[in-house]
Order: sequence, then C-alpha cells, then structure tokens
Amino acid sequence: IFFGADKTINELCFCKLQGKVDDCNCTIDAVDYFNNKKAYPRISSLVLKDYFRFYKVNLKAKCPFWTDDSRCAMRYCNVKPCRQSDLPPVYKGFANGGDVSYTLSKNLASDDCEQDTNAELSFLNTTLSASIMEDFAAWKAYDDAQDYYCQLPDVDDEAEYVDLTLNPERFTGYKGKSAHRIWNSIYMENCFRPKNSYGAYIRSSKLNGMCLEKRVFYRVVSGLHASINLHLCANYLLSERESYGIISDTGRWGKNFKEFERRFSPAMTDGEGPQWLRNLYFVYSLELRALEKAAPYLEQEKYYTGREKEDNETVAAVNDFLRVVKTFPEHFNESAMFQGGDSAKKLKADFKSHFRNISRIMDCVGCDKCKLWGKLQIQGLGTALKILFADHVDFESEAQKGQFSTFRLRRSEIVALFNSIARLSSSIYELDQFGLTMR
Ligand SMILES: Cc1cc2nc3c(=O)[nH]c(=O)nc-3n(C[C@H](O)[C@H](O)[C@H](O)COP(=O)(O)OP(=O)(O)OC[C@H]3O[C@@H](n4cnc5c(N)ncnc54)[C@H](O)[C@@H]3O)c2cc1C
Repeated sequence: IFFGADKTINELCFCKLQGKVDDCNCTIDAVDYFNNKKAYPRISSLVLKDYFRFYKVNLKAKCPFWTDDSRCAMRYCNVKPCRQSDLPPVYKGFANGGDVSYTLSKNLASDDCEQDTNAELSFLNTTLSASIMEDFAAWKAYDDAQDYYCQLPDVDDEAEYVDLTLNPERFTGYKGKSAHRIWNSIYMENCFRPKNSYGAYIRSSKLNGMCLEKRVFYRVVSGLHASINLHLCANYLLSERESYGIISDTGRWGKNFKEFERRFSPAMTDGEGPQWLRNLYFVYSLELRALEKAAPYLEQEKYYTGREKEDNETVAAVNDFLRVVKTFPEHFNESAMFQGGDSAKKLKADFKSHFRNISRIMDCVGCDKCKLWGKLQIQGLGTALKILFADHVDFESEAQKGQFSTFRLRRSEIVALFNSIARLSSSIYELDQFGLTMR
C-alpha cells in the first residue's frame, strides 16, 4: 500500500538483513528465531512486574554541556509559560507527584516557538498511587541495608520513581535541531573516528578500517539509535485528534510504514538504513551476553518489593528468562576486546569515559519522555558494559561462595538492564512484524 507496486520488500531493505551479525558469531536468523519465539514473550511480561516497572531517575538535572538549558537550545527561543486558564483539561488534576509549574515551563511551547517537540505527546505521567509511594520507603530501607558493598551510593536527591508502564516509549514528535544536537553530540563523543572523517555520522563502509573496540562503540550507539527510531515508527500517532489546539494523546496509534521506509530503506538513507538495523542486532547480542555472564549474580538477587508472592513470582520469571538466555548458542565474545598491554588499558579507559559522557548528554534531551527512555537505555547499556568488562569477577565461583564481594549492581542498574534488553527485544520483534505485514 505504502511502497507502491513497483517496489518489493527486498528492494527496501530486508534483503540485506541476513547473514552474520557484524562483529558477532551469531546470524540474524538465529537472533530472530531466539528473540521472537523465546526471549520476547518472557522479557515483555517480566518488565511489567513491580520490581522492573518503577525506575528511579533524575529528569531535572541541568544539561552540563551547553550553557543555555535544553529547552532553549531545543527551540532556539524563549519559552513563554502558558497561563493556568489556557491549560487543556488533560493537564488539570494530575496530583500525586505531578509538578504543574515544572511541566508548564518545560513542555508547553508558545505559538511563536519553533516546535521541536509536542507538549502533550512528550508529557510524562508521574502519577503514582499512595500505596506504592509507601512501598518505596520500604524498598529504600532494604536497598540501604544491601548497599554495604556498594561503591557508588545513590545520593541523587532529585531522583524520583517513574512508572514506566504509564509512559511507553513511542512517537513523541521530538525532532529538529534539539534532537539532532543530541545525536550529533553523541556521535561526536565517539572520538574513535576513522581517519579523515569530519561530520558526526560515520559511514558504515568506513568501519572496517577501525579496530574492534571502536567499531563496538559505534555499533552500540547506532543500534540504540535504530531501536529508538524503530519504536517511534511502530508506535506512531496515525491520526491526530485536535483538542485545544494541540495534538491529543487519544488518537489512533500503530505502525507507520512510510516513516519506517523513510528512516531505514536504502533508497532514503543512502544505503545506510539496513546497516543501522544490523547494529540493533549487535547491541542486542551484546546485552544478551551480559545477562548470560551475570546470570549467577542475577539468580541470587531477591527482587524485593515487600510483597512476598509478587517477589517469588519475579524471581521465578527472572530465572526462567535467564535459563532461556543461556540456551542461545552463539553469544557475543567480549574476551577479544581490550587485549594487549598498556595501549589496551588506555583504550578501555577512553571507552569508559566516552560512554560516561554520553550518559551525561542525556540530561540535555529536550523531551521528558525521550529523556526517560534515553537515560534508562543508556544506563542499561552501561550496566551491560560494566558486567562484560568486569575482568576481576569470577561470577560462577562468587555465586558458589554465596557472596559477591567485589561486584555489586544497584536496583536501578538491574531495572535498567532488563528494561533495555526488553526494548531491544521489542525492536527486533517489531522489525519482524513490519516485515511480515509488508509481505
Ligand atoms: C535520546 C533520544 C531519545 C529519543 N526518543 C524519542 C522517542 O521516544 N520518541 C520520538 O518520537 N522521538 C525520540 N527521539 C527523536 C528521534 O530519535 C529523532 O531524532 C527524530 O525523530 C528526528 O529524526 P530524523 O529523521 O531527523 O533523524 P535522527 O534520528 O534525528 O538522526 C539524525 C541523523 O543520524 C543518522 N542516523 C539515523 N539513524 C542512525 C543510526 N541508527 N545509526 C547511525 N546513524 C543514524 C542519520 O544521518 C540522520 O540524519 C529521541 C531522540 C534522542 C536523542
């Protein structure tokens, strides 16, 4: 319907999505089969459990990189807060943690601003029930007691719990200069660049001239970028219902094939789209391997929420998921990275510091919902890298001793890790749905 009779699916991009996942031993087909039949059904229900559904995050931290805040950088204009009387009903009465003044000044654009985002679509629902608020105190007491081994206590007073199920990752309308500035900065942060490459974006054909570690860095970022953009195509606002002059959240949502074509077909992306999708498979394989490696640690975690029945179910569901993860035949091999003396050590340190900078760039994202999911997925990826490159930890033998003395994951790291693999898993599943529906 959307591509016209003269174009087949193969001409668009799926023909190139076969063979080996770059820099991995596994094939695209093996990942598709494993994910869509085994992993996706499990992880998508697992992340609905209370332990995984509430993510503690600071969305108010100032952007540390550019002097004007993300709001001004985003629209290149001053934002004029609306009057209370201008508010549409949907914004009225969201008590329980919703800070109206913050939402107003941050998200509602005045008419004469360049609209880089849509206020209502990027609106973050911060509603939390009174009973769950009470539970958080018990969670904190429990986590504090566990934090004895923690090297990095969570001292971020501004961090708040957000219910991820109320804020699905989907089309928000965030685009233009602000979004480009973020992606641009992220790719520029990758100082591991091919020789004679000047723009922020690296052409896939140049990657082969780079060493494995640098390629990995690029692929994880590009894979995450592909996943975010795939989700917005899969959960797109198909028909807008106007209310009070802004697009309503209650319109019809679904797959937008044209948008998918624009973002991923070779014709519209100068041949790069399929490579970006391949990088999605790469970052998925990398996070999957992190889960496999950390399984002995994750299997002894209590997944505490204070509700015994729910906690037991969560433990059982995590163990079932990890059991399946271990059956994946050809995991990513991280041991090939950072080999060889002082230069490898320096490369590893650079890798870490560039990645930390990317996580700080997330504070500059000018749309709260995008920031929430961006932060979560970057933290999940960071946790996966922390696991993969924790050379000093023998997960099996520490688990046998019943105590991990040199390694610890905080609750937010575990929540981010599982939710980020759930996002990647969903992207691969959605890709299959796009393919199937288009055939
Ligand atoms: C952290 C973050 C989270 C976001 N979350 C959301 C969201 O939840 N919902 C939403 O609707 N929008 C979200 N966005 C915005 C979205 O990602 C796009 O930036 C926006 O839709 C504009 O798209 P674009 O076509 O201009 O290209 P962009 O996606 O902005 O890409 C800019 C350039 O990067 C290159 N590029 C594109 N994809 C890749 C890739 N996979 N690998 C390598 N290079 C690539 C291309 O040259 C492209 O022109 C988010 C943006 C950021 C930075």
